[in-house]
Amino acid sequence: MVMPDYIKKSLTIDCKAVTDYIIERLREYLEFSRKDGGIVGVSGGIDSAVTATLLAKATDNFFILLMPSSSTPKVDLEDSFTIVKMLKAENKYKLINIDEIVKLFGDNVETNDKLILGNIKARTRMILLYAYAQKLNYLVVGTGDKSELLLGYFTKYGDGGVDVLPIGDLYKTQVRMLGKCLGLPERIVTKPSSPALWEGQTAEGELGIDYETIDSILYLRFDEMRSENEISEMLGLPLDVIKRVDRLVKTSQHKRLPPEIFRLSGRAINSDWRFPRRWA
Ligand SMILES: Nc1ncnc2c1ncn2[C@@H]1O[C@H](COP(=O)(O)OP(=O)(O)OC[C@H]2O[C@@H]([n+]3cccc(C(=O)O)c3)[C@H](O)[C@@H]2O)[C@@H](O)[C@H]1O
Ligand SMILES: Nc1ncnc2c1ncn2[C@@H]1O[C@H](COP(=O)(O)OP(=O)(O)OP(=O)(O)O)[C@@H](O)[C@H]1O
Ligand SMILES: [Mg+2]
Repeated sequence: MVMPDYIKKSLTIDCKAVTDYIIERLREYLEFSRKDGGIVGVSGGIDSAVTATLLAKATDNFFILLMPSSSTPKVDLEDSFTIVKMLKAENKYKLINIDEIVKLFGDNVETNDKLILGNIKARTRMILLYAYAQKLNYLVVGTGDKSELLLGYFTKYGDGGVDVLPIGDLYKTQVRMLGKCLGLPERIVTKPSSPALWEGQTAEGELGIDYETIDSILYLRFDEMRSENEISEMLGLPLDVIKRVDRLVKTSQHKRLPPEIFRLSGRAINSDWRFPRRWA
């Protein structure tokens, strides 16, 4: 589906204002957390390209990990190197092939299941990012966007295991817009999203819905609080499709929250006890 003009208008961003805001918040967050900088995994996809570019604008203290596996398309690694060059990060990156590590995990789990192995890939990357972050006294900067976060389209404690999510309030279609404004290469801006956890995997293929449709539904449902029936009529889509998106958002809530703690005392420690950030 092509996104209707009225939704496109609502989702149009002021690139400069958004860029300035995220840069400011990143700097502020680094200061409050008393960390010297940030580390990010760059895959060749739009989310990590935009996130790395914003991080590099926020601070000179950034580091990039390129962590290809056998299911990483060759163009993705090429595009990752383009980002490294673009950000003048020739001395601030490391290339680590994760196949050996993933194989060891897979052998010990005794599985060939592509989803289980795919999630192991995402979690292996998370472990490497955290190890480097600690070595450098940096934060792990996540790349999740609003569409993926709402749908739960990420690996829990894998690419979802991060310290801060600078583009987490931008829908996928808005991230592409921002990438274009930031002057990222056309091939990265227009590349179909893919976790690349197995060969041939694409986000839209696995989800069964394209991102223009997903973002239209998410916007109407969760920003405008429209009913499923209303959205189905407005977009001319079967009610089933709206319900599927709604279900994905609801069933993935556990991925967006800290783990449930069964309350025995007066207050729940992970929700009621919030310190001002400067104490943390
Ligand atoms: N109600 C509940 N309360 C608490 N925990 C719950 C739960 N239901 C499941 N869980 C836990 O969650 C686990 C399932 O979640 P998870 O391990 O994430 O696995 P799952 O959601 O099955 O798979 C991850 C999905 O994200 C996609 N992905 C992954 C990585 C990157 C990207 C990308 O866009 O780049 C996309 C991937 O293609 C796949 O479709 C269960 O095994 C269980 O441990
Ligand atoms: N080969 C890789 N090397 C380094 N980091 C990776 C690699 N593959 C995935 N990641 C990390 O996992 C994140 C999640 O992947 P995801 O596919 O959602 O993002 P993306 O590739 O940047 O953009 P898109 O969602 O459009 O494909 C990436 O943004 C990146 O931080
Ligand atoms: Mg990707």
